[in-house]
Amino acid sequence: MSDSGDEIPSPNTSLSHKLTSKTELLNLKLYVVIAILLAGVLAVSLLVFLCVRAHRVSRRRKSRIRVKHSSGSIPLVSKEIAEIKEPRPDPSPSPPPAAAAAAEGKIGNQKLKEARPTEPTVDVENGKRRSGESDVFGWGRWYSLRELETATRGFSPENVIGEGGYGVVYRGSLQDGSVVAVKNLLNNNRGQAQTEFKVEVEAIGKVKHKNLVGLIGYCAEGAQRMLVYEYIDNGNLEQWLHGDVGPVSPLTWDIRMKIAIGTAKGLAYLHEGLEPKVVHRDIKSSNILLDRKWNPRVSDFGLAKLLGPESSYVTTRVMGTFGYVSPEYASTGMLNEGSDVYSFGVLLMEIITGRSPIDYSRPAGEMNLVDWFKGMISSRRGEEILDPLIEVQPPPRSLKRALLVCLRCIDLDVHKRPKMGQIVHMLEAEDFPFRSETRSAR
Ligand SMILES: Nc1ncnc2c1ncn2[C@@H]1O[C@H](COP(=O)(O)OP(=O)(O)OP(=O)(O)O)[C@@H](O)[C@H]1O
Repeated sequence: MSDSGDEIPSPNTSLSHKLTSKTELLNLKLYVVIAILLAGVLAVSLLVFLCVRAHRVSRRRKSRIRVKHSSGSIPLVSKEIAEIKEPRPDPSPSPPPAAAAAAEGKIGNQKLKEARPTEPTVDVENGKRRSGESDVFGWGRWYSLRELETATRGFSPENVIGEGGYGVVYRGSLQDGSVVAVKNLLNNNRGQAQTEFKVEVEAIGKVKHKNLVGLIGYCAEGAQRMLVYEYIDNGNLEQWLHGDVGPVSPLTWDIRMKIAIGTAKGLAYLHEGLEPKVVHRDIKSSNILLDRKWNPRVSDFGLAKLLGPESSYVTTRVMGTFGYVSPEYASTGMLNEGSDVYSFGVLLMEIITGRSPIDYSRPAGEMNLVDWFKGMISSRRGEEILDPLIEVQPPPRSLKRALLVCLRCIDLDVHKRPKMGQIVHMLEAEDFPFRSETRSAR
């Protein structure tokens, strides 16, 4: 101990002195500053913890949805179909055929990704939509089985419009008063029907064009798979060409050309306005639906597959209809849009002549429309091939134009066939350059 009387401060006294001494920070005492700092650190840690937790929860939810769809019946993205992108706007003042085709159609402004948040969530176990989930999504809506049952009066036979390779088509009246066509897909080959269903739903739903039948929704409950389309109210082209219409066909030459051009525009959109492009694969007269103003709407994309950037696609089975299928597709299974062009050529022949592509009731040399047609043209009997049910003869130039388009479409060399966009121009052009006319002009 010292005699000076000076007290040596104990460590405790010195610490408490430091803590109570004022700091330069707003003249606050040191313990206050420390308390503020601790509180700050605590608050930040709490915030970080909450963020991490929220992120984890959202990731878990997303992955649950993905699993649901991968094991269930409605995929978010079909494996066979890539995203359909909106066609890029063409800055040039006069758009090329593809851009013109694209301009007439709309891919719903919705890309797949954008459609996801509102995609209906379906309970895989029983196929039912979860209550509270939205039934309206990017390109259409989800219909419950009960809704469609009511619309078609219990799928009654009176509401049957027809039956195709994929199932029965019913006419349905929805509660809002709108009329739809409900395609009830076959269940006897569920694996295949389901695949086709996914393909159709993913691909077709987003494709909108005035000459294509729009898919407006679907139903998937339990084993049921249904597609809901716009209802087109004037039958199909096959019925009007080959049905009993009396001695004079209501399909005048001009109407027939309107149908041919509209169909070509719809197909040009599928081939040239979409990325990846769509090959229809089953172009035929029963797949051309008509409205009351004879506007054509190409239907039945059940066979359509999307192609990647490569130009061709090999399939194991030929899926078109006899008489319309191109020779190279029939023999090799090699598929590209050139096969559709060939089928369109046959369809155009059918429109001009009123004859079916294959007609066993005709004499041997006339059963096959393409062979007969070629023979008639090469023996310069083009005027004789017109459908006798057309009352008023078309202008020779117009007939010649249509015949020439037919011949170019059925060229055996797929690379020499025109593109659908070019066909639209050829059929529409008033001054289509015929060889004879060009020669005489020279
Ligand atoms: N959206 C629709 N509006 C009105 N009628 C339709 C619609 N879709 C199909 N139809 C009609 O339903 C019937 C069956 O059509 P579907 O497309 O199932 O078969 P298809 O074209 O006759 O044969 P395939 O399945 O071999 O192509 C046809 O008469 C067709 O005209």
